[in-house]
Amino acid sequence: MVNVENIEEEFKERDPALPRETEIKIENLSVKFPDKDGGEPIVALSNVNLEIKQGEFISLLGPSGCGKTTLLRTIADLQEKTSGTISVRGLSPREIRLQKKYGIVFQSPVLYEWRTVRRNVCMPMELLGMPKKDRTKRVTKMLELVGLMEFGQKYPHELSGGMQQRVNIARALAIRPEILLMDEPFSALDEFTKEKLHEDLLRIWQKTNKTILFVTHNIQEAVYLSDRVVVLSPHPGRVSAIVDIDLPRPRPIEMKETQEFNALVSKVRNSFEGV
Ligand SMILES: Nc1ncnc2c1ncn2[C@@H]1O[C@H](COP(=O)(O)OP(=O)(O)OP(=O)(O)O)[C@@H](O)[C@H]1O
Repeated sequence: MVNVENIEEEFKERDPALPRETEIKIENLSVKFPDKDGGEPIVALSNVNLEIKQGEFISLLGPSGCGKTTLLRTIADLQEKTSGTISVRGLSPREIRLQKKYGIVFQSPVLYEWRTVRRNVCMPMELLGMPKKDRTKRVTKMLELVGLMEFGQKYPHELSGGMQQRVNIARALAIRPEILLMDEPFSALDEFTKEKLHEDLLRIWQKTNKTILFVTHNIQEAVYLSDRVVVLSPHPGRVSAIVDIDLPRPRPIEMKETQEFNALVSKVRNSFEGV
């Protein structure tokens, strides 16, 4: 059950000096899909090994069809694996999903048109049977976090795409997930809105100390946001490189014009195989 008393604790920033626990461990993971025409199965992921630490910001980067979404969905327990293991805090993805430890944000915000912004953010807490007083307090906190305090009584169609995606993020965070899984959340947005949301997401991440797995096919976006970029290559989908992004934080937008940033972008680009 969500404990509203712990809201402040949730927003305590992590001490960077503390060692990080392993959050997600993936070993020899393969996922195959049957071929519709009865041919050889499609190998979406082949022998993926990856260890993610608590509080890390990891991007899964690669071209269309390399298995990014499949990897995210398998971790989220929305897709069956064919072989290998995934352990999340020592438990299975299913156990973690049932414990409501995942917050999921997809590319298009799936908002209820007939519900106000406040009531959209409230929805998962209602489903969990959280008392009204606690829900109200938490919705306010979440809207404050994503900068939408003035828009609580609006309906989704009255908001821009960027604002809708903020509501989506607030809703995903409402039930205090430990791990945020984001599948190309900003790819449909214009560059200006995307840059603003990048800054906001980093601020929220810093403040809430979540582990974030972020799917993208945009190299600059992955480098700007992440601690590490996991490069996936297609046919079959596999990890072809893991690049440490040792740029200091906080990262102002102007960092994208520095030599260090561009060197990392080139390093990531050069690590693709078979594209
Ligand atoms: N439900 C499915 N049934 C059959 N094949 C699938 C299914 N889902 C994914 N695939 C195949 O698995 C491979 C990986 O797909 P996936 O969607 O994970 O890639 P992706 O990197 O996320 O691509 P995109 O960037 O286009 O979303 C592709 O060849 C895709 O066609």
